[in-house]
Amino acid sequence: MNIPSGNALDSTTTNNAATPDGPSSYGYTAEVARYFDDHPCPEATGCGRVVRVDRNRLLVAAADGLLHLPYPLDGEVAATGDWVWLGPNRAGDRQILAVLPRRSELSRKRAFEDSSAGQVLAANMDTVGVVVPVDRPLTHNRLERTLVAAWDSGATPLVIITKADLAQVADDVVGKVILQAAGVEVVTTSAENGDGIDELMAHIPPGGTIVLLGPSGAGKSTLINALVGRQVQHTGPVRAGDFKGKHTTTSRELVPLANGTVLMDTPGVRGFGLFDAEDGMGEMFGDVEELAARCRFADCGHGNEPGCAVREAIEGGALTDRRWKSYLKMQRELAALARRSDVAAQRAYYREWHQKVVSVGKSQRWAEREVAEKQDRAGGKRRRRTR
Ligand SMILES: Nc1nc2c(ncn2[C@@H]2O[C@H](COP(=O)(O)OP(=O)(O)OP(=O)(O)O)[C@@H](O)[C@H]2O)c(=O)[nH]1
Ligand SMILES: [Zn+2]
Repeated sequence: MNIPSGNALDSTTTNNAATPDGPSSYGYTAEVARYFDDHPCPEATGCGRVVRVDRNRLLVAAADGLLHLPYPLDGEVAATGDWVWLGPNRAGDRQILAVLPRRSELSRKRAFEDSSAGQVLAANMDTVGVVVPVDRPLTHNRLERTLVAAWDSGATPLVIITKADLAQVADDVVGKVILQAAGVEVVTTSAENGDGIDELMAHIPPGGTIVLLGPSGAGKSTLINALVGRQVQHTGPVRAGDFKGKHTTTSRELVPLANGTVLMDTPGVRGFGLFDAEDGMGEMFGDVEELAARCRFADCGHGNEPGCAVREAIEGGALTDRRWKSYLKMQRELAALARRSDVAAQRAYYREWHQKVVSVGKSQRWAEREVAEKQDRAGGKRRRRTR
């Protein structure tokens, strides 16, 4: 049976998937619906998203609410954020029939093992927020390494500066962050006084999923609480399988926000970049660059050219399609950023963020800059996102 996408998430429900705990609260957008259409599962009666992975079971948002379901039968590994097809098993109980291919993933690559054997920590994030606090000096290369890990995941990185209310130490750090961020978008926030929170939300695509990475004490929990507000305490009743009588309370790792954004609060993922992204850009995608260098033509577009080592590697399974796409995405975005980062633009960019940070301080300077900023805004001179 085929599920018409977008309007009927589960044929067992006549209600149009409006359950607060249904997939539509967990990032099920029109785009995701198309993605399900592209990966049909004939036996499926509905779809869902993995909200949390437990030792024995998965918490899944289905059209009729949150369910505890066993792991997929065929041994497929599911991760928080996965999109799944649901349907009855032989006994008639609801079961995960298939896990859709991930469009992005963070995986912990194990030493001495094939990298494909890495443990997937989070799936299908749109934005990876790289959290940088201003209350400590930037560690050499850490930001770059974390950004590369973010690019490698297939999602789009966003640098989130935290604790900008500590203005006396902020200026220096923000300037360095902007330089190290190599043009990746930067937002400056303070959970303390609420500055920059709306702007941060505006950087996440509608219905998009964001995960935060950063060192201990960077302010991730505080930021999450600011984003979630009261909702973080909210936990709904959960049914085990289809046994409607069984109710348990649970915490979630995917947290739906009121505006449709999904926050991924996965403890195992938080410090991720710090342990896994030991290497710089070249190292991280070194294998891909090596492959590209082996193509017969130096200017190979990796399309239909004869002797294309990249295409061969993808077809032979040595290079995953997702990883190749991540690489292309990073190249594309960095190229676009390089185009706009002539010296003048860089200075303006720096000045704007510098001003922002100063403006969240509580000094006389703050008052003056705030006025200047407001005038700028009124003049329509604010930098606009280019995407
Ligand atoms: N001044 C100021 N302090 C903040 C802000 N955000 C967080 N802090 C403080 O920074 C400290 C660490 O914040 P957390 O949110 O616990 O940091 P974390 O990144 O979640 O840390 P881990 O849980 O160890 O990963 C706490 O003492 C917070 O009160 C902020 O916007 N301004
Ligand atoms: Zn090629």
